Amino acid sequence: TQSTRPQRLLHAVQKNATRGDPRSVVKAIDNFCRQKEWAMNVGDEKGCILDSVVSEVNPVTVLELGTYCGYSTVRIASLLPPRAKIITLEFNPDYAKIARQVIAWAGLEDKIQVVEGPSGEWIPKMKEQFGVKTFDLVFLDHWKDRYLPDTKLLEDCGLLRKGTILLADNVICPGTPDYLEYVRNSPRYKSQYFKSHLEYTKAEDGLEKSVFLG
Ligand SMILES: COCc1ccccc1-c1cc(O)c2[nH]cnc(=O)c2c1
Ligand SMILES: [Mg+2]
Repeated sequence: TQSTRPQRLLHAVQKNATRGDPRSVVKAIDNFCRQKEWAMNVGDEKGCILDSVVSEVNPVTVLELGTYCGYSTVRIASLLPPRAKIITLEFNPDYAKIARQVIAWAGLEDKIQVVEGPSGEWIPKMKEQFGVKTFDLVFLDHWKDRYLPDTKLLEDCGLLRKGTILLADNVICPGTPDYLEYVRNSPRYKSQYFKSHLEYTKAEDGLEKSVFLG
């Protein structure tokens, strides 16, 4: 039976990356996507912007919306202090299965909790299920039509605090116009655009960094 792209990406990690070395996992995925098959990881160019935001925020509790194969999950977790944790939500069970194996190869299972299911259903359960008070950093990288409703849900569930950073991928390509309009015009956010390129291509894309003002 034919393998899937996420399965081929996982095999590239297991072949080319060193167990327990997160940066070698990130490099192996980027090489696979540049040399073999494009895949929708945040990639190295936007990934460096992600790294700088993570290092600046030094978050203890991170929420990632959209795990895919775990590339950005591993990238973020490799920069976190010892007790810090990431909860990453993935709707697609096949993606979640691959992501768990990529995360295990990187040796980061203790920092990362992969949760399967719709973000709209899981966000209201964060406090009771995972003992989360508020998130220090939210990385939005799931589905463009869910960025705005999930952001409003995070607000309504009291999961954002004064200073929480929202970092959103793909605000240009595929594009999240309603989300951009909201965070750029709402008095409750201070927003900043980081121009970059769609992973592994020359097309424009970028990350939007928004601080929740409370
Ligand atoms: C399935 O579309 C793939 C694609 C095709 C063309 C342009 C962009 C994208 C793209 C790029 C990304 O970084 C993405 N990140 C998260 N969820 C996405 O759906 C997503 C889509
Ligand atoms: Mg993306």
